[in-house]
Amino acid sequence: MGTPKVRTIGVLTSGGDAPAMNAATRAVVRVGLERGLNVKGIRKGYNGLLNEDIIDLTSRHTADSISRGGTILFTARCDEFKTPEGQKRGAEVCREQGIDGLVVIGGDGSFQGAQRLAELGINTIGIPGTIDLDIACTEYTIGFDTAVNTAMEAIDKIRDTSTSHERCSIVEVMGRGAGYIALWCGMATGAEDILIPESFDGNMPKLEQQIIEHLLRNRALGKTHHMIINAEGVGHSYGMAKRIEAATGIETRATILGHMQRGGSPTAKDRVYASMMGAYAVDLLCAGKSNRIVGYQNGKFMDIDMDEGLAMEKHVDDYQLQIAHLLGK
Ligand SMILES: Nc1ncnc2c1ncn2[C@@H]1O[C@H](COP(=O)(O)OP(=O)(O)O)[C@@H](O)[C@H]1O
Ligand SMILES: O=P(O)(O)OC[C@H]1O[C@](O)(COP(=O)(O)O)[C@@H](O)[C@@H]1O
Ligand SMILES: [Mg+2]
Repeated sequence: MGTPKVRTIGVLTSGGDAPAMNAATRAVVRVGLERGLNVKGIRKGYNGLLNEDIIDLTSRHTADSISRGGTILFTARCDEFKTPEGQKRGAEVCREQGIDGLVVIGGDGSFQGAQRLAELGINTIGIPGTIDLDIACTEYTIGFDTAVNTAMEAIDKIRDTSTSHERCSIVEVMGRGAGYIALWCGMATGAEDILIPESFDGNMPKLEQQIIEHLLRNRALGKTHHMIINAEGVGHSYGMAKRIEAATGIETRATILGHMQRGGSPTAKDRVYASMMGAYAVDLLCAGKSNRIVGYQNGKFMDIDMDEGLAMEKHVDDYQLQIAHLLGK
C-alpha cells in the first residue's frame, strides 16, 4: 500500500438518499481508520460543508448502520454549491479543516460538485449513490437494487386488488429522467405496459391511445387486470388513469409509490457492493488519486476519470426493453 498520500479524509452524502449509503459510509470510516487516516463526516451534503457541520468519525458512529436505510450523515440539496463562490468556499473549508481527500456519495449532480472541488485542488472521489441507476459509467449504483425490490413488492400487492376488481392500474415509480426502476419493476412483475422516458417522444395522446388499444385487446382475450408501470419521468399518472377509464369504461386507478421506494433496509447486494465501493474510494485517496468515480463494470469494481464518466451517455438496453414488452403482451 505504501505511505498514504492523504492524512485526513472527509465523507458526505448528497442528493436523494439511497438505501446502503450507510454501508458505503461505514466502509469509508472503517477502512480509512484502518489505513491510519483521520475521518471526518460532513453532514447534510454540500450544505454541511459550507456551514462547517463537520464531525470526527470513529467506528462507533457507524455501528448498527449497515442494515438501516437513509443516511446517518443526512443529505441535502444545496443550490449555493452550484455557484463558483460556493464551490470556492467549500474548498476553503476543506483546507481549514485539514481535509485533503473527500469521498462524495451521491448521484450525477453531486459528482458535478465533486468535479469542481477537484479542480480547486481537493482530492475528490465519487461513489455512485442513487436509486435511479442513471450514471453511465457504472452498471451498478447504490440503492437501485433495494428500491426495485421495494417497488416490486408494492406492485405485487396492487396487482392482487387490481385483479379482484378487474381494474386497470397505473403504478408510478421513481426516476426523474431515467426509466431503469420502471423497466426492472415492469419485467419483474409481468406488467402489461412499461412507460419510460427514454422511449417516450413526448406525445401523450399517442401513448395513451396505444395503451387503450392494448387494454381493450387484452380484455377481449379474457385478461382480468392490466398493470402499467409508469416512470416518474413520463408522469401524469392520475390524468392518464382518468382518460383511460373514460375511453374504455374500465375502472382505472393510479398509485404513485413515491418516497417509500427510497427507504428501508438495503438488500444484501446493496450492502456488499456499497461496502466494496466505500473501501475502494479510500484506497484511491491513499494512492493519491483525485477526480475519479468508483464504478462496477463487467463483474469488477473499477474507477474512471470523473470528467470522462460524467460525459458518457447512458442508454437503456434495447434488447431488454424489447423482451419486457414481449413478455407483457
Ligand atoms: N452543476 C453542479 N455544480 C456544482 N454542484 C452541483 C451541480 N449539480 C448539482 N450539484 C450539487 O449536488 C447536489 C445534489 O444534486 P442532485 O442532482 O440533486 O442529486 P444527485 O447527486 O443525487 O443527482 C445539488 O443540490 C448541488 O449541491
Ligand atoms: O426527494 P425529492 O427531492 O422529492 O427528489 C425526488 C427525486 O429523487 C430521486 O429519488 C433520486 O434522484 P437523485 O439520485 O438524482 O437525487 C428521483 O428518482 C426522484 O425524482
Ligand atoms: Mg441525479
